[in-house]
Amino acid sequence: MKDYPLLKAARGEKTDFTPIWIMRQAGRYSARYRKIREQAGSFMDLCRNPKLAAEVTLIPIDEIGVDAAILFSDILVPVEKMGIDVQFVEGKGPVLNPKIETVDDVERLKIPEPEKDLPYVLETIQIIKEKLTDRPLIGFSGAPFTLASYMLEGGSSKNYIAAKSTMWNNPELWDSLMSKLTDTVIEYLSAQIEAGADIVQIFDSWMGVLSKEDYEKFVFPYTERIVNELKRRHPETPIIHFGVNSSHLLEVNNRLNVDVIGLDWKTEISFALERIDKSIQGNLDPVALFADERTIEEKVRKILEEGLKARGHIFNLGHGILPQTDPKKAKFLVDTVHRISKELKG
Ligand SMILES: Cc1c2[nH]c(c1CCC(=O)O)Cc1[nH]c(c(CCC(=O)O)c1C)Cc1[nH]c(c(CCC(=O)O)c1C)Cc1[nH]c(c(C)c1CCC(=O)O)C2
Repeated sequence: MKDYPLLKAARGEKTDFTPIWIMRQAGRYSARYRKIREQAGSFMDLCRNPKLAAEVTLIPIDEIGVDAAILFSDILVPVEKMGIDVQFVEGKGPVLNPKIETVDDVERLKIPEPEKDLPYVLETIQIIKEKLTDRPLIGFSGAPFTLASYMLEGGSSKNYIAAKSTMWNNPELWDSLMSKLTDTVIEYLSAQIEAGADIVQIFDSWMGVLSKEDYEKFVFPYTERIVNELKRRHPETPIIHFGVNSSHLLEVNNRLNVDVIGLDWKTEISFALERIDKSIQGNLDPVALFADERTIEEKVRKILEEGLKARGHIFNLGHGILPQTDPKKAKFLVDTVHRISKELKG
């Protein structure tokens, strides 16, 4: 088994320092990213270009010194291969066409075969793995609920009216869509692991919009099936589960056979540790990177001290790094996490 600190922390083994990576670490805050993104054409073109996607994946290793790379792609990349057009519209986010409205629409959706339909993702992983020899690579997928919400709403949403009403009013449509997404995610993450991903993160970013009761009934069983099947096929590969605004779901998600639970910045670590016994990931407010260095240091120290009480701790922001962030502050964060955690553990 590989002993990179980030994998050890995921498994709950002792490390000399707290490993850190940052959600959206290869994103628009980096000038190098913006330049390559311009060369590539659209954002989806960049996701489909293994050479450039691999190059972008490795930027934050070099630029800010994080302890893992995360595959450069998007949760909507496999959705496109299910048969739905996905465009990223400036200032609006993703736009999906056509929306899913009927059982027939779901019938028409394909379960992508990664080797055949998403070869560029697997090729990107292979290129990264040739170059990245001293740190792990994180693979990822959206979870069925978050993907279903984009497919039913046709894009980002504020109130999730289409997603929730389908869930309540049309159980047949809901189950067929969620089941197809579940199979899609299992095959997609398995293929990423087989291509070389050392650990995977399941993004159920928007699960927190559901009540505990609805989450348990309409969403949890599908995610549980994904996790159990991945653990059956790839028992050595740690799994991280993450969503924002979901502290009311911690007890439920603790029943998943995952290794790590990601926390957003509003969830106090002590609150989480009363409810879960997994390793934790998080959870600095992304906006804290706009504070002065002394404030960042104070916040980091507090999170690291609390994190020592967890089975294992991977430092991260509580959600993605914002495009306006100064890359120097991101580097300062990584250095500060390394320095203070060594001091606390030393
Ligand atoms: C919900 C979600 C999406 N995508 C993703 C999620 C789950 C994480 C979360 O909760 O934020 C996941 C994602 N998206 C991206 C990654 C790459 C890896 C990483 O660096 O973390 C990952 C892991 C790149 C990206 N995904 C996107 C960008 C920006 C695209 C650009 O270059 O213009 C990047 C770097 C686009 C994206 N992709 C998505 C949205 C809503 C947007 C638009 C956001 C915006 O325009 O501000 C869907």
